[in-house]
Amino acid sequence: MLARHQEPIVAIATAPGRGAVGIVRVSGRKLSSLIEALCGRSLKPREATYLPFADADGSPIDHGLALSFVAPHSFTGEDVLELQAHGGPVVLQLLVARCLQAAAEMDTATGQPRLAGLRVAQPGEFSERAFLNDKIDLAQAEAIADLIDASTEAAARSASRSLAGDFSKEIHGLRDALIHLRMLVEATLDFPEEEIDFLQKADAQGQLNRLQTAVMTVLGKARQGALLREGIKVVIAGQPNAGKSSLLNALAGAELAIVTPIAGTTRDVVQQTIQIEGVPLHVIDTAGLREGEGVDEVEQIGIARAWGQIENADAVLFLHDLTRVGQADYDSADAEISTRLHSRLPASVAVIDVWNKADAAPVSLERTGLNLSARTGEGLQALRQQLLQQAGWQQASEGLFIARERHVQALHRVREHLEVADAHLAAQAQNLDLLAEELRLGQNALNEITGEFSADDLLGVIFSSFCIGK
Ligand SMILES: Nc1nc2c(c(=O)[nH]1)N(C=O)[C@@H](CNc1ccc(C(=O)N[C@@H](CCC(=O)O)C(=O)O)cc1)CN2
Ligand SMILES: Nc1nc2c(ncn2[C@@H]2O[C@H](COP(=O)(O)OP(=O)(O)OP(=O)(O)O)[C@@H](O)[C@H]2O)c(=O)[nH]1
Ligand SMILES: [K+]
Repeated sequence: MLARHQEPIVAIATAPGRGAVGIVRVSGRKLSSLIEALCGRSLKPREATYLPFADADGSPIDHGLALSFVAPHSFTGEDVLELQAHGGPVVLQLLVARCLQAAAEMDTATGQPRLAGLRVAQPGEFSERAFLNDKIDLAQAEAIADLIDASTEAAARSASRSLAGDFSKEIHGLRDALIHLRMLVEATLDFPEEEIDFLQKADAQGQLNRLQTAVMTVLGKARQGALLREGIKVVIAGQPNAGKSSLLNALAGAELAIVTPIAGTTRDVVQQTIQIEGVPLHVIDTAGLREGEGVDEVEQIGIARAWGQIENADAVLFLHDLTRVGQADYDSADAEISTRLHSRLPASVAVIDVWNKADAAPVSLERTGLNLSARTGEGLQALRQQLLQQAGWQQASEGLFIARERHVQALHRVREHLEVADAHLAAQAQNLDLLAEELRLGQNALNEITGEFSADDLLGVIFSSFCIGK
């Protein structure tokens, strides 16, 4: 019985649907016998060979290119066979079926199946093999998925840098400095009489502080990278008719939400992802917030949903209608919403006051803050910049790499362990064991990022979110 990670796997590697070319990929320990059956000959490694693909009885499936990689010089680190055929779903399904069938055939030379245990791969399993065979680390494997999922050019280029190992190199740099410090402390533990002298001479304090600074730098970059991947959620809120749908449409450059002069038009949540300088912003238009008579049941539900969205926002655009500002009932309703917004949101979530319909308002009415016109587009650029600032985007010019919230959290933990270590070091002599322990925990947190130290269930969560055949 083979363990799951040792079983040979097959899958369609290309996207579902039709395409000029489609690829079926097999990975396993030793594919020579399978190749013999499928291709009728052996293949020269890493050289495309044009061949007929056919069923066991000779019925044609396609003509295509066969490409073999021999372990360990392949994507997965195992033997890999690619059948590059015409990209139709039926052709590719037939090829997968043919692979499974040929694998089960007896090889007369050995009296064994050609490739015992071949099965269809689960999502992410090829990348998981590459990880398990040390071809890539966990951060690089995640970068493959992020490259495929990238929704902006900046995200794609950053994912490509992480895949190339830029992020991992930063983590390894931190790890090496941490290991050096650990060795120093652990060595000192063996010579208790001289420990303080020893640590002072080696400038342990200086080393630790430089490491802390370096961690903060990487954490800052990882935050930017995570922002590129995840984006932020921006909710547009305000009274009916303030122009929320108009603002969403203006930001998106498309007519997504229904705009009418009738108050209470938007009842359901409309969401659109836009990008500003490559940062994805998930912008959400909500039902106008109001109370009292004339609000029917549907609108009521819409308003409840609006509050639900607001409570999950990273930033709220509180939209005001400049043509109505100054009217007593309008102002009191705005004041009520404002109170409620601030009481429901944590302090970390910004509420940005935006004064809309500047084109129709008397100049004297314009407010300090963001005056804009969703109709003419005036002021939109300033709003975009404010949103980027709110997201924490620091126009990183070069060398950005993609990162995930998981990495940011791990770096936070590294920072915390180093802070405690710093306190122990300052307290000196009696706490050296505790100091050593904090450094060890800090190193574990770093290793989680690259996957050198991680729970099996974490791996399962990460790889199962990949697309099929990856
Ligand atoms: N046709 C095809 N294109 C593809 C892939 C693939 O599997 N098949 N990839 C799959 O995702 C990506 C490329 N990734 C790859 C990574 C490593 C190796 C490889 O053969 N590595 C060997 C040799 C390296 C070398 O020659 O320098 C090795 O690491 O030893 C191949 C593809 C994108 N394009
Ligand atoms: N003059 C002017 N009118 C605007 C502007 N923005 C929106 N409007 C008008 O205001 C009215 C309401 O716009 P919507 O975008 O539907 O407002 P809303 O806040 O989504 O409204 P609800 O769906 O009722 O919550 C429409 O007639 C828009 O054309 C603007 O910048 N200037
Ligand atoms: K609307």
